[in-house]
Amino acid sequence: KLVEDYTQSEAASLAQQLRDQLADYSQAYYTQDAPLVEDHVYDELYRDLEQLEAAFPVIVTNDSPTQKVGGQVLPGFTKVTHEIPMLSMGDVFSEAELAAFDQRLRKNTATEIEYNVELKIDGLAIDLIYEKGRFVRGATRGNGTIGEDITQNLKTIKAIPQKLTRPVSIEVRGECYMPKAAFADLNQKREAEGQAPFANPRNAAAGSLRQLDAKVAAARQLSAFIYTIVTFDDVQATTQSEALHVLAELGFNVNPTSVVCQNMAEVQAFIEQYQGTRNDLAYGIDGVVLKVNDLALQRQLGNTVKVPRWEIAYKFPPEEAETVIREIEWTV
Ligand SMILES: CC(C)(C)c1nc(N2CCN(c3ncccn3)CC2)c2cc(C(N)=O)c(N)nc2n1
Repeated sequence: KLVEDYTQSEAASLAQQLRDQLADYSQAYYTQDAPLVEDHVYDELYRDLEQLEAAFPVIVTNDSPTQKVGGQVLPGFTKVTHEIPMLSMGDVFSEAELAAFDQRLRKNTATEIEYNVELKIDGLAIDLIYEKGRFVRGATRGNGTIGEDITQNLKTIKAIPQKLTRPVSIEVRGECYMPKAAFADLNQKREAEGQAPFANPRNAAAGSLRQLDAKVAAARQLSAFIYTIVTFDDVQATTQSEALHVLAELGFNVNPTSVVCQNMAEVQAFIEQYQGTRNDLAYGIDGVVLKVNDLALQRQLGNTVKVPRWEIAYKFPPEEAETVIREIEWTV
């Protein structure tokens, strides 16, 4: 049938069917790493939806995938206040300091502490608010209390769901990053256009999220991993590792590499394993993050003014060796 042959109500219900199907397909593509359909199938359905919405503008919904790329260029970003501050993170640079961190915590509790250990994604922190399962506001960390509303730019990131698998109201936080391949593409284009290349993927991601024109941000192939639930209005979790499973079930993109370690010996093993393989990852990491896995114990240990007592980042030595090699390649 041609688009013109539909009544408005037929068009509206067909459009919603298409939106649900496209949401399932993109969710599978971005979270389970297992595409359900070929890209061209997704593209054809997307074009059908665009044609229906163009013929019947009244049927467009704000969570339609066609609305992901922002309309007007913003004059600036409005400020937002993080009701629950986005804390920063203590960091250590040696195993000895890491052992001291564990000892300090265990001073308060005799038993060994179970940690959830995660890769430390080298991007920038973002805060996402969902109401009844729909993405309503996204913001930068800013100074931890005041950030910038970058909802329009975050809507263009395919890995950030517009709609969750359950209609829950929840605030989550994660890391927005630019995959290494996207970073290389972008810098090649910038060199070709005589523009200065970005120094590293983190700067490129930050620069992309600061774009007032969402169409520019949309072209930057950004992604994101979500790593924490801030408010648990409608969801339950007693450990950090459980919280990550809940986030994945809700449709968030969660980094697949995190491990529950029963003690520091297991933490060391994880560090050794990932310190060496970071070059193989599709995204930049600058260390690992240890979090006391039990959320009640986290609350008991509390936070200092700026950092949680129950979490530490172990930073890897910078990769300048690789950069030097790249420069040599470059001159050759
Ligand atoms: C929610 C908590 C506080 C436990 C937390 N905070 C994080 N960060 C805080 C400091 N941040 C920050 N950023 C700029 C300036 C100061 N601090 C940047 C994010 C985390 C960052 C990563 C990551 N990068 O992969 C991660 N897997 N888990 C995190 N967890």
